[in-house]
Parts: sequence; C-alpha cells; structure tokens
Amino acid sequence: MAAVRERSAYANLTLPAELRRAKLDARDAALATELTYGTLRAQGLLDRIITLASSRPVEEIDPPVLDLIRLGAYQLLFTRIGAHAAVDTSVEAARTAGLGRAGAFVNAVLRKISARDAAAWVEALRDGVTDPVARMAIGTAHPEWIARAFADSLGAAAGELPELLAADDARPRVHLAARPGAISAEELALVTGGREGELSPYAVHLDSGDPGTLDAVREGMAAVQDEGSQLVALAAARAPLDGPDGGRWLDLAAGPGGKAVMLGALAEIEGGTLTGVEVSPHRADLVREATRDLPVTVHTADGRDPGLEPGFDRVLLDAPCSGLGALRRRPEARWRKTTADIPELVSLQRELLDSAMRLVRPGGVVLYATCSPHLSETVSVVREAARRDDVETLDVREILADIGGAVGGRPDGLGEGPWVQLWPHRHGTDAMFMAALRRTR
Ligand SMILES: C[S@@+](CC[C@H](N)C(=O)[O-])C[C@H]1O[C@@H](n2cnc3c(N)ncnc32)[C@H](O)[C@@H]1O
Repeated sequence: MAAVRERSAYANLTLPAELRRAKLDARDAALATELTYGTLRAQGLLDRIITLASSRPVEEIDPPVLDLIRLGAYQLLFTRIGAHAAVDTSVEAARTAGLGRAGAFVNAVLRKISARDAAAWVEALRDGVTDPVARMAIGTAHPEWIARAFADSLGAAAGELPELLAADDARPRVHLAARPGAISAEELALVTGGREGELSPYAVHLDSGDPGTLDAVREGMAAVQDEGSQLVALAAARAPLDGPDGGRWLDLAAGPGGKAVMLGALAEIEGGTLTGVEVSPHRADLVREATRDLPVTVHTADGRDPGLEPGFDRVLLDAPCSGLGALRRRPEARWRKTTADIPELVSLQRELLDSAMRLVRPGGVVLYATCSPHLSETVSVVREAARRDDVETLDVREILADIGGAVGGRPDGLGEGPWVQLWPHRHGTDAMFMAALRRTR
C-alpha cells in the first residue's frame, strides 16, 4: 500500500514480489492479497468513513498511519476478522513500524469505526444524498464520476448499473489465450485444468492458480489475456475487407503486446506480416520480446506519424485510454483517475484514429478499441471518424458472430450496433469497446 501511495506502483505487479519476499504460506498470502486489494479498492469509501470517525480530513493524517487505519477499517467493515484482532493488530503494526506514538490515535479511530457495520456507515454517508447514481457509487466504493460514466454508457440499460458495479469488485477469473497455430483451446483446457471460454475460440478460463507457473504459458503456447481483448484482436483479423487481404497488418499502439501476439500468430498462419508501433521504448521492447518468433516488426514511434508506408490491409488501434473498463484487474486504479484525464486522451485517440485511416488502404479496415466504456473515448471518437465521406462503418456484431466461440457462437447482449461494448457483468470480460471502420476510397 505504501508503494502504491508513494510511487504510484501497480498493486497487482508489486504485491506478488512482496509476498514472495515475506515467505508467507499460501493461506497467509491469500489473506494478505485480500486485505491489500480490498483496502485499495475501497479506499475512497474508507477515507470518507475515517473522516467521519476521526473528525479530521484524511489529508491531515500522517500517510503511513493512514495506511494502517485504512487496513484496519477494511478488516472491521468488510471481513470476518474479529474487531479486537483488527484493532489490536493495527495498533501493534503501528508500533513495529516505528509509529508507536500514533497507536492511541489508530486505536481510537478504529474503535469508533467498529461501533457500526459497513451498511450503517454507508447509510450515514448517503444522508441527504438523493441522486440514485451517487447513492450507488457510495455503496459500491466507486468514485461518482465513474459510476456516472458507466450509467451513461449503459444508456437504456442503466438499470444494470448495480450489477456492473458489483462485477467491477468481483475477483476476475484468469483468462488464457491459446496461441493460434500452437495449441487449441481444447488442448489448453486439458493441460491446465481450465474451461474453454464461450466467446473467443482461443479462450480458456482458470478458476485460480498462478498462470505464470503453467508450462503452456512458460513455453509461449498460451498467454494471460482477457477474453474481451482476444475478441478485439480477432475482430481486427477477421473484419471483412473490400478486395483480397494482402496480409499487411498494423498494430498502431501495440505495447505491451498481448494483441500483437494473437495478430502475429494469425498473420503467420495466413502468410502475412504484422507491423507494430509503440511510442514507449520499454513497451516496444516488451512487444519485440513477446512476438520474437512471429512475423512481426516493431517500430518505436509515435503512431500519429510513424513514418510508415501507407496501404495496410488491416489496422488495429487499441488506443491509449482511461482504462475504466478494466478496473477489476487494478485495485487502486479507480481512485487514481480523474475526469481531468479524459480530454487529453480523447485528443490523442482522435489523432491516432486519423493516422490509422491514413495508413489503411482503400477497402481496408481499421478496428478501433478501448478498454474503457466512457462515451467520450468510444462512441464520440468513432462517430467523428465515421462522418468522413471515405469511411463506412461495419457492424462489429456481425464480425463477432462469424468468429464464433468454441462453445457458444454469437455472444448475446451486444446492443444495437454497429459498435460493440462488452461488459464484465454481461460477458465476463473487461469492458472493451470496438468499432470497425472500412475505408472506401
Ligand atoms: C491500450 S495500450 C495497448 C495494449 C496492447 N494492444 C496489448 O494488447 O497489449 C495502448 C498503448 O499505446 C501506447 N501509446 C500511447 N501513445 C501512443 C502514441 N502516440 N503512439 C503509439 N503508441 C502510443 C501506450 O504506451 C500503450 O502501450
């Protein structure tokens, strides 16, 4: 938690190393994970409760002390850990962390918090709040602006907001992608003890376990990849072109390379090639490493002007975005983003999409995707591009129907088209958005 607070670390990347360093057994590691992720996810809600209970704004509490109070409050309100144990271990932790003088304060605040349960605190915070989305946001520990952005994107289905917010808090299953041409989903399910996914023909779901230890993953036959992301790569590879597919494919924002691996493997099967573009040198290296045995060339360049010869048959633009559609995988992310982040991302998305339209050949397809359902980043960006007179919009629902998952076939709940918004509560995927634009001349 200190690493997340002090150096904006990602909890899901930092915690596994900390757990190994602490040499915790499996049970304690599971508890430490639940406490860390749970506390980070609920942080905004916990802070409002701590403010009420301590009669001071959290900004005035020494940050390491605040970490301990948040952790204690999470245990009191959201776990079955006994109140005495939660309070006493928090006070003890203050002492061992050299914050002994804060022990009395930690003790007093936590005792006050323990006097009510989570539902009673939520009701106290909702006092005087009548707006239903604001009330839901408080109850599910989401920033209000994010709950509102979800409701806007759900549109007529905004009644599903409670399910969506709950799905955002549920621990996501691990999804694996079988590498096309290397192993089938059926074989991968067999060797990993997982289940085939229903939407992507390459997906396998695991209920638990560390995917990094699986032979198939270590040997590069499979990778960890959300099933929604697999569909994005597949839609880019399968969208109907006007004219033959010359096998010249482009991934214009490729780092760290998940979709480039899937696209590169499909290109290889079809005798084509993939060009990857990524602005961050480190992330470009990750793409090179992930695709090293595939017909993929990676350029470290700005996708807005990458200096490439136009004429690509297919361009995937998996645009840099707010990531609001993948909050369930990043416990701390919801409290880190603000509405102020959106406009800058939207301008970048527009410019990258312009560039993609310049680089694709007439008759070729640009697949625009985001791991965010925020309408400014999705429909607004795409509508503007679709207004050009050399662009026709394809129906992504048709493209996905043709892909057909191993088990299911056409996924349900894809909305009115022509674009598709996937949802964790409907599809079990991250909230990926996809639109397919074909250049006409
Ligand atoms: C959503 S991620 C792409 C994820 C990737 N497709 C995958 O499946 O692993 C967007 C990427 O775009 C990169 N990016 C941001 N601005 C860019 C730009 N101007 N040109 C090219 N890449 C950019 C980011 O560094 C980030 O790696």
